Amino acid sequence: MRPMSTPSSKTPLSHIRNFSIVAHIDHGKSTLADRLIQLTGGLAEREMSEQVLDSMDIERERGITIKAQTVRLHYKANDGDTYVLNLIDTPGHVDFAYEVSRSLSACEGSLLVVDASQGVEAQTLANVYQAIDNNHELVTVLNKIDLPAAEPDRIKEQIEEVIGIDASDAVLISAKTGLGIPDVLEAIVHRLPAPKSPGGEKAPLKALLVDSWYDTYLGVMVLVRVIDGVLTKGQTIRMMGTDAKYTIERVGVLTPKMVNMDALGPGEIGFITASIKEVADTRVGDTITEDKRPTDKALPGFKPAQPVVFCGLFPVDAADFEDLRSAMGKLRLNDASFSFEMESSAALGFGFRCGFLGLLHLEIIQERLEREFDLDLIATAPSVVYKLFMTDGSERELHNPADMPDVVKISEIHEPWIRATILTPDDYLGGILKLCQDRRGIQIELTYVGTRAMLTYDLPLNEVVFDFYDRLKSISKGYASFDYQITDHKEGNLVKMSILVNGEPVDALSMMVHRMAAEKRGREMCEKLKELIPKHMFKIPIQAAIGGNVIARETISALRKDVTAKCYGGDATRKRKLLEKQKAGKKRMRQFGKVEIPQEAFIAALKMGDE
Ligand SMILES: Nc1nc2c(ncn2[C@@H]2O[C@H](COP(=O)(O)OP(=O)(O)OP(=O)(O)O)[C@@H](O)[C@H]2O)c(=O)[nH]1
Repeated sequence: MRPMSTPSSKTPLSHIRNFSIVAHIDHGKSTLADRLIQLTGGLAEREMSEQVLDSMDIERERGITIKAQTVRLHYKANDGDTYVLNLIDTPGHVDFAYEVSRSLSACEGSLLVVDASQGVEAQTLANVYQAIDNNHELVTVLNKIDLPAAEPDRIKEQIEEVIGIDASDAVLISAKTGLGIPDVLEAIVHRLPAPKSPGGEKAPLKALLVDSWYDTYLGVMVLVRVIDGVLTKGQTIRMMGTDAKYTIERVGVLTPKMVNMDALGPGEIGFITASIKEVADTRVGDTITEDKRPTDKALPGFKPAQPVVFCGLFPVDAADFEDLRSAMGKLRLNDASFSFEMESSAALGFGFRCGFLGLLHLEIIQERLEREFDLDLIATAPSVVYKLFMTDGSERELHNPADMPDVVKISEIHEPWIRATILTPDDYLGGILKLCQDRRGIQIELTYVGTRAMLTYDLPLNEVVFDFYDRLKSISKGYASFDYQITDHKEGNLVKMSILVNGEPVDALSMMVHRMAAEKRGREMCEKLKELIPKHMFKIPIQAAIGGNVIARETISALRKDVTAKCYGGDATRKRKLLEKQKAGKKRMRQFGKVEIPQEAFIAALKMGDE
């Protein structure tokens, strides 16, 4: 996007409102944001054909918001004054909870959007608590009141009961039809506070680095919230965390189009560019100040987002290795929370060990690599980060079960635990309790919100990363909602389970399991692999082992006839087609010793049922 140039002056604090929208997924956050932009004239009607804030393709396809975006709106209120409203969009998925928190820290208030036909869900709770933790004022907005199933009065009571906030003055809207949107704008102006600036305009510059991303034309763009002082073009700034100096080239706002400005004053949110080479050079949460007249105290900042799930990504065709490296480099330009380093596997050759914020993040990156960069990849089993306490007193992190040191050198293995909140209609409670119990969960609380059960469970992350969410959705026919946060690391009775195919260990299939669950897992894994690995000309034993002990075994019987023999007589085209089909199938196969294992085996084998 090329910026347009519009001169603009600084807005007085009293006429600025900085706010976010917090909601459970699908409750209508993006639709409402689009309506607000539309009503305040941010974009022409024809530009509104698609949801504006969800700008990445995959986000749009999956209908979820990943990267926080911001937009500045001008609103002429009923009191006759014009206000600047800065809306910071927040991601809606648990994997990106960290980004939600930092976006919230740049504003003073939030619209709490709740679907009036669904009511409070797990992410409503998680997100609203984050807003409360950031001292936000809240305006409750009940959306989708056009639906016959909407029950605004009941949902108001539910919000008061569950969240403990006053919902009597909730704004009733339909983001779809546009009903009630002007009331939302009035509520933003009159019920959310103006930003504060302790030092004011004359004080040394103090601004929060909220986010950064890479723009093809302008390079690294940095989203900032000014606390004190003024950010101007040409100013030399210093990032207090990294101590790097830059000269500001451009100051502007997003409407959501880029609009250049001369300056950004206290309370304002906008972007700067300053010949910063990489997104990785900017630290989200850092304090930006003026080099020649610095502020004496930096803002508290945030801890960087830590990857919590790791997996190996390998090119199916070894010749694609360099392309994979360059594609990952490009993705990382805009996603500092995705990490990768080279890895070699005896079975899979050269590839990368990658770190992600969660499973969805993993899937998104894998999908983008395959789709945008046309790469065929093999992904190995996701693993969480284990802490190993060694007998010699040292401590190390284990990101890859294949790197597990000799067990005699380990005194304790600690694994990450999460606290999960699950909301579900009563009917599915039994199945969900069993699922949590089977996954080594510890029940903390069970309460009721009307006919919905609210469950709090502590669970090992290792048991959640594979298919917990899929299982939860299928048990509850899609009605249960789920949110979690990582709490701590706890000691676990964990062992490394190896998988041997035709007598050879396949390092990419090894995994950490709880000893009590090892046998069951091993059996399931062997059964699954038996289904997934095609028959060969010889018998193939599949074994699961801990150390030297085989705990489960299956055998794939030998192929009796050539497949092509099935084709009658000399139908050459048929035969050729079949061979081509086999060849295409082979693209995603890997040779392990004498055995070919299809790509699906690596992930699917780990998605095992709990029946
Ligand atoms: N009937 C009705 N449907 C609505 C309304 N608002 C939004 N929707 C629909 O609800 C679905 C979800 O809306 P979104 O705005 O994408 O939800 P979201 O909360 O932004 O979702 P994420 O971006 O994934 O967090 C879409 O199919 C919308 O068309 C409304 O007022 N009435």
